[in-house]
Amino acid sequence: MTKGPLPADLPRGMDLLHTPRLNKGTAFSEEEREALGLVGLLPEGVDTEENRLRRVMLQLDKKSTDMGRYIFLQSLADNDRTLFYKAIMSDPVRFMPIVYTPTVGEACRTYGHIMRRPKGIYLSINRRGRVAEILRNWPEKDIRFIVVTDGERILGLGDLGTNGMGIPIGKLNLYTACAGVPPRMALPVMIDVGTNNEALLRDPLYLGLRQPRVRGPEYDSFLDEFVTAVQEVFPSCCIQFEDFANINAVPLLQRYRDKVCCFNDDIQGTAGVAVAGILAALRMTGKPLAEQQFLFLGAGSAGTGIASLIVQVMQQAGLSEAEARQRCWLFDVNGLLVESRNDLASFQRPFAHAAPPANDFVTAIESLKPTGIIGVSAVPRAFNQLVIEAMARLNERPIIFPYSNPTSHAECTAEEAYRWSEGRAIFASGSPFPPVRLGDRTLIPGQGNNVYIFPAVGLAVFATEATRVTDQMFITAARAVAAQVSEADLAAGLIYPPLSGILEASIHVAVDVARTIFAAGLARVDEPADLEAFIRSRMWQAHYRQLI
Ligand SMILES: O=C([O-])CC(=O)C(=O)O
Ligand SMILES: [Mg+2]
Repeated sequence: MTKGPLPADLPRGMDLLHTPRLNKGTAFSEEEREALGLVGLLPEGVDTEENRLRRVMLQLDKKSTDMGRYIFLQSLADNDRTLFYKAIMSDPVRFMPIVYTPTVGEACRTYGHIMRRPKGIYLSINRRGRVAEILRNWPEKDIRFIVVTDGERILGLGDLGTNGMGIPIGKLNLYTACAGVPPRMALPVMIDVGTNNEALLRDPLYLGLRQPRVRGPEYDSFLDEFVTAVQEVFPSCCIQFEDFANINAVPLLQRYRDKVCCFNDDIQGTAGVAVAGILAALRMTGKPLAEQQFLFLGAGSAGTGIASLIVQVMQQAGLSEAEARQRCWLFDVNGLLVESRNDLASFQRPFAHAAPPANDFVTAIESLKPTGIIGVSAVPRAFNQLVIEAMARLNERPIIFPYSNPTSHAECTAEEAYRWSEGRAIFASGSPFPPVRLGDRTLIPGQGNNVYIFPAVGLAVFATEATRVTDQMFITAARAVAAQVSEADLAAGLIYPPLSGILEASIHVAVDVARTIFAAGLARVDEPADLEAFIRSRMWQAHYRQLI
């Protein structure tokens, strides 16, 4: 137990048992029970934190599906937040796929069916003009992180309307579980402008606005109102834009990135994790970055975000911008991004090359000879046998990154990538795959998930009270993640640090990112002599506090 000052607003009795941030249930001590009006509201037995964790694990073992475990864990968070975090932090490898992708995707599909208690703020466009007032309804006043979505592109699942609220909740769970960001300072936000998902509009249990999505100037001015209201109500808050459709994600980031503390995780976080994977893969092959050639399947905000970060990292490796761009090629539903195409959005234009059109992915591979292919298309199984075999013909160690989420939308499975490349692929996917047996070898697929990047960047932003989030912070984070991969991991084919040690890995990444923040003059606190000790001192821990 840790001691701290008694909160002035400490509730008593049943109210205390119903306050998840303070509730310890059967772990309240005899003294606390007497002082706080809890006698008789609990059985006589006084539990330890460990005993309560053991009870959680026993109950989880009785659930037969990951959805059942997801619902159980979210209810636990509604009841005893400390125990929820203690549980998921006790075994990130086991619990990450439940509180986050892939299970969170399934949860979002049916969120209106499984919802118990609301968590976070719902901002309906029908309440325009009142956003600041609504944000003030949130009970916490020192909010440092908002993850906000409008539900239009939830993972690779598309428009899930307000059911997408599972994503901001899940991402913020990871900020705390994987980087110790205090949960009290995190706020999930759902912007409800309607949905174009017909099935949801017909579902009697759907909880969002029953109208088609509002677009255009009305949408833009509502988002403006939101960003402005956050500055007013929570002045130290960083806004993470998440799972917006491309048509909004790119302009939103462009509009606000230099004005307020914000970033887009699907653009910048995904880019950071991809660059980390590439840098680690090159440690494995010993080849220079400047000689790599990447072909993307998918040219949305994730694809262009990754490509743009790769271009910046290649420039830091000595290439000119034009040379670096020549090493990043994008391919979407209408084929290769080439200058003659007239269907490209302005954010895609910089990645269109002076080259003949091509609308067959394998042909594009054969002519461009990429060293790596990166899947951000949400098209399941698009990296088929012909694709993987073509990559394996061209490269001793082909880089194959099917990044689309959840697992059902990955461009290929780990098993397929390994089998069709005779075990030579350097593989990482966005959602996890189990180990693969190939002959007498067991290959362990890497998970190139944003969880390696955004919680650590978040911890650094939180500790330094950074005023802006820059691309350089994601490059620093990517380098730091790649540096955490041990020689033994590389020898085993792993290009990301083991998820089991995510908390310590995040701290190391956060220290480097914090250094970048201080160097750029973006911190609002004085630079401490011992940066790591300072970062650690700012972290929240999943332990019960002694309340009296
Ligand atoms: O959540 C993840 O794992 C990656 C991500 O942001 C997405 O796919 O939208
Ligand atoms: Mg996302």
